[in-house]
Amino acid sequence: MTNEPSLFQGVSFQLAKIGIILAFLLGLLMSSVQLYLDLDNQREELNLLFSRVMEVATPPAMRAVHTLDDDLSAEVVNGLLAYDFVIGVRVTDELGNTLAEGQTAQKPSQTRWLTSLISDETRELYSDLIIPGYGQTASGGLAFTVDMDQALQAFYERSSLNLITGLVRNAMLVVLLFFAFYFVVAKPLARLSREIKSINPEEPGVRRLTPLPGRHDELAQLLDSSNQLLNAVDLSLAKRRAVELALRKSEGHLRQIIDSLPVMIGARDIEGRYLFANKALASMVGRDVDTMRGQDVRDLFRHAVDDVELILQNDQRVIRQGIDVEINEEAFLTREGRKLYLQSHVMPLHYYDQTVALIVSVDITERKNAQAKMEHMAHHDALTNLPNRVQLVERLDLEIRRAARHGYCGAVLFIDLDQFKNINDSLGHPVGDKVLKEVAQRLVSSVREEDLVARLSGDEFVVVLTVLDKDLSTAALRAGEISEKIRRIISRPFHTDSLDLRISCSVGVVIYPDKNSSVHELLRFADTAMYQVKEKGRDAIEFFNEDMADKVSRQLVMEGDLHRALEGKQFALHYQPKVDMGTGTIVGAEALLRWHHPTKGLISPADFIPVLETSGLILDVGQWVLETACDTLVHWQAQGWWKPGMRLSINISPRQFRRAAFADDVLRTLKRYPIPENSLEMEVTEGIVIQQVDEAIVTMRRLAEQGISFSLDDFGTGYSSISYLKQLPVTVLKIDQSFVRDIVDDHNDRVLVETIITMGRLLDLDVVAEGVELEAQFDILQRYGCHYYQGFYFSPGVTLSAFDTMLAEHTVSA
Ligand SMILES: Nc1nc2c(ncn2[C@@H]2O[C@@H]3COP(=O)(O)O[C@H]4[C@@H](O)[C@H](n5cnc6c(=O)[nH]c(N)nc65)O[C@@H]4COP(=O)(O)O[C@H]3[C@H]2O)c(=O)[nH]1
Repeated sequence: MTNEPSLFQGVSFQLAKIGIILAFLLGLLMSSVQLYLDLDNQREELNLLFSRVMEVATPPAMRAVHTLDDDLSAEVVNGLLAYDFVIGVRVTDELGNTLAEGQTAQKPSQTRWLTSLISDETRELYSDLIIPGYGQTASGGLAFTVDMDQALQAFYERSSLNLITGLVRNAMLVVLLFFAFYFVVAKPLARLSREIKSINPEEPGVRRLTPLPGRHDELAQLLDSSNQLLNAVDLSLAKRRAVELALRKSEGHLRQIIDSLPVMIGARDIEGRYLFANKALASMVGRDVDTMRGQDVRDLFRHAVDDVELILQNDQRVIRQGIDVEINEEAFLTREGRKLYLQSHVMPLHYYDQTVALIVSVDITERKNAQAKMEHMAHHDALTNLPNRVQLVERLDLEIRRAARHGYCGAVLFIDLDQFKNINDSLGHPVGDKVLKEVAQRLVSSVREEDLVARLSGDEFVVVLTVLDKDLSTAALRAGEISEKIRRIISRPFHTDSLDLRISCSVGVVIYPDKNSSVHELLRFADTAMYQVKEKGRDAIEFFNEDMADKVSRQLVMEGDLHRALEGKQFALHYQPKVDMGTGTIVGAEALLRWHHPTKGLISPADFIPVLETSGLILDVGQWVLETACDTLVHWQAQGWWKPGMRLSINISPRQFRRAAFADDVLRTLKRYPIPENSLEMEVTEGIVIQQVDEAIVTMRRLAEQGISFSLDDFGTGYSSISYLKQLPVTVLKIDQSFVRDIVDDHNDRVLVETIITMGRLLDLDVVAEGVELEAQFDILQRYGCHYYQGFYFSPGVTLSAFDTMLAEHTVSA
């Protein structure tokens, strides 16, 4: 910023200076011309003067010459010397002799140097003296010398006066001009400059330049224009501020939005430097938003990603080729050492004067972890963390193919804990779970790492022994040894909080690869072998053999046939009456499934129900049984044979009952059939309810609310305990026919049956005895106070038409 100029720097002084120089030069020029002209005039005037002086002096001089009068001559000389400028005079006769002469000294003068420049210093004048009447011959002569400096004195005086007055005039003019300029231009200009200087450029509209009153000149115009300019600038500044404010606001909003987004947003230039980053991105790399600008991705990500150069290459590709790049997954290590997984979209962005890479990243860690967890859960058993059936099938499939390719044998061990239910029932599920976990650990520790231990369900485990031997019998031998080792390890006592438990296991073994058997076939073979152990009395090892293979293949064939049975209407329901022991009246019936095989004839439910169970077909067939039973009930009521209090029971299999939608499906079906109230009963085995008592109670209660009653089938064969029996909404206990069969001869069975009947009474439950074939059996049961019975003694299960007849007759006789 320049300071205010001093008086000598001011425009007025500058102008005055220029004025003086110009006036001086101009004065000099004008004076020179004037002097020159004056000098010319002066010369002419001097010539004239000298002529006149000569004319005046000539007559006396002639007289003096004529008379040769010396005195007169001297008078003439003296007369001429009286002139200032005459410094020498001489009068001569006709012979040239001096009659008189005189001289004066040159006066001292300061202008002599000047005179010598413009003229001769002295000038000689001479005139012949011719006396009239004496011819033309001169009688003498008059001469005088002029001092030109003296002659020019008047000229000098006049000229110097002119020069001085000219200079004074010019000087005065300059001074006046100086003041005029100062007041008219310089002062207002200085004020203008001061006022302009005092204007705040941020607020140009606050102050205005003071106008010059009464003036309409250029300066006033300049002030006016300046004020107008200030107004315009102020207005445009205000507009700009408003726009900036709006911009800042919208930028702030945008920033807020970008910062509040759960995604990470950032932009990098081609060198990998951050131009901006939102909050999520900054906090991920442990910075704040402001310090992210200018950070190099190499510095930020060096320890966070595997290959930071890859990120740069990607950016460069996006920027140079103008393409979008999707990075589905990239791992990132935070400063705290947390591993994140990001999914990023990199796209080109025109940012000011360059193209940069805009990166939008989503944290997919949770999704990825959830996926991994789900994957783990899908392949692992939640309780023991062992691989589950899904993983077993996948791995076993791989193992079988590998074994076939490399020509070696492995083995599949199907392990089922013996009477594990007892532990669950008597000691509770937490203890049962502990045992299962311990079993899992023992199994894992008793095989090699490359072997596989999986939990199928409940108390079923499978061990795959890989790479046993190239020779089948050696492999079998080794599989037997390992199985034996497992059996022994499992049978070691389990230490729980209060007691030591012992549990045995049944192991079924199958060697693979075997005749191109699939995974499912192999598992089924091992399962079959394991069942063989169970049938023989548990706690042993059994190898799958040809007989078992036959049984399995028969089952497979049956499964195929059963698939077609429902469509082929090969199923039918038979009905076995339930009879009141006291009155002998029919109080209901049990619906029994029959399968009329097109070639093999009638097949026993005992044979095909397990196949329906394992294949899952029981769900469709069970639904068919329910619908057919409902049809029958509607039919009997329509015939008037069905009396209040009578019940038709259907058997419900474990797989049917455990389905989550079981109750819903049943209730939906019942809505379609107008069956008599409280006429339907469901027979469930203890095994069904005992495994998941709480869920079973919920299902049973929902159905009981809709008038369906429940009977516990095969009662006495399981682990019936009064405690859970009290909780279950069961109204009937059915004594298993195996106890009834020997009731006459076997004291133990009699005691058991009597206990069941007493238990039923105490719990206010009806007791039905199954499989009553003989009068003796009937009598004993009647004596013990059993309420109802079923059995060949009264009638086996019969067709619907046969039962119709029975009901009709019964109704008539009643
Ligand atoms: N020795 C002898 N046997 C008698 C006597 N009275 C009845 N039985 C037979 O004993 C079985 C009684 O049925 P369960 O215990 O529920 O046992 C049934 C039941 O568990 C199952 N079952 C039958 N029908 C169905 C069904 O519709 N669904 C389901 N899930 N299972 C069914 O098949 C099992 C066998 O059924 P069935 O072969 O019909 O055999 C029936 C019946 O015919 C008798 O005095 N002496």
